[in-house]
Amino acid sequence: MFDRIALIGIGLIGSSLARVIEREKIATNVVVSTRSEKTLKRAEELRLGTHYTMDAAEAVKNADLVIISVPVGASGAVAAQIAASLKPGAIVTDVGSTKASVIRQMKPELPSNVHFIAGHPVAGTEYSGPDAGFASLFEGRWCILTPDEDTNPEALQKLSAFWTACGSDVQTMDAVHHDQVLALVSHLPQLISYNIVGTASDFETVSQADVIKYSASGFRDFTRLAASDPTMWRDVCLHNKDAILEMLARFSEDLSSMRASIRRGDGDALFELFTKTRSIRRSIIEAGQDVDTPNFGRTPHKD
Ligand SMILES: NC(=O)C1=CN([C@@H]2O[C@H](COP(=O)(O)OP(=O)(O)OC[C@H]3O[C@@H](n4cnc5c(N)ncnc54)[C@H](O)[C@@H]3O)[C@@H](O)[C@H]2O)C=CC1
Ligand SMILES: O=C(O)C(=O)Cc1ccc(O)cc1
Repeated sequence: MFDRIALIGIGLIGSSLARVIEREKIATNVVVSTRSEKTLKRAEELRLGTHYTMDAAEAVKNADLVIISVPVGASGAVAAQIAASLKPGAIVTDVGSTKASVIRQMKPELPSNVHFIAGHPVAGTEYSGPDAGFASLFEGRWCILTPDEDTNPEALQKLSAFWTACGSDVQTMDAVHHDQVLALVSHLPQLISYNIVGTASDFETVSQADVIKYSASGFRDFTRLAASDPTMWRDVCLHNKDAILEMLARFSEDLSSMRASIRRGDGDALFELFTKTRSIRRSIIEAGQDVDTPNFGRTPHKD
């Protein structure tokens, strides 16, 4: 599909891409680049690529596809670093969890003779680094691409075909819309997790031992998300600020209303809310997304 792919950043997402590119024979040459010597050495031990360099500009030379998999706050700096070395006609993309800010940072840095299309595979785990990746990460998961009015249709088609080969279902979306949707379904749950685990750790009358010993599966799910990479999530918060603040405001309002229902002893209001939310979960299951298996969130299975 491609002669040469450059992977800039080789953590969970970059290394999962490296593994699926190898498994599906998507490229002949895979150049791996990262800024830390230790990570690059580990990537080499894991045989994640065919070439390795700490110089991102060197890595992108002659690459047909360049995939930037770094925390979203670093996208602009990486784009500036590679700009002068990109091959004319190359496709440049990213995998960041926020899109409008990444486009704002990267687009002005890149030359007009390359095709830049931002993207986001909606697939991940709480682990990070090159050891954490696996080839099936993107299988049956959405990959959202956010082309704009300047996007070349052929380049978009090629990038879509790449993600399809990685196992994803591709959806195109406006970047601002992406950021609003993801603020609700991904960023807000992540922040609720940080908050609830933080609340539990600050509680004076409940010991840490009790928290661990009696934690029901609901709390354990929050601790999983709260174990995610702090740099990545700090950057998401700083780079999707408006949409996240809006979702947090709505969430706080609804939480206050629930609190008032409990204080007033308004069982009917509580029952009505809990019935409504239960039907939402059931409609997700009916849509083919089985929430009781590790495949939750994956797109419906197609025979
Ligand atoms: N972890 C997840 O579940 C998901 C993450 N993403 C997005 O993918 C991107 C990468 O995330 P992960 O692979 O999970 O992170 P990671 O922490 O596993 O790997 C990050 C990589 O970026 C490099 N890096 C870090 N800071 C850098 C900087 N300032 N300049 C240049 N390189 C730098 C690191 O050396 C490493 O190679 C992020 O933008 C994140 O928002 C998207 C979907 C899921
Ligand atoms: O581990 C989980 O449950 C996730 O939700 C992973 C994840 C994190 C960030 C993204 O932008 C997309 C997916």
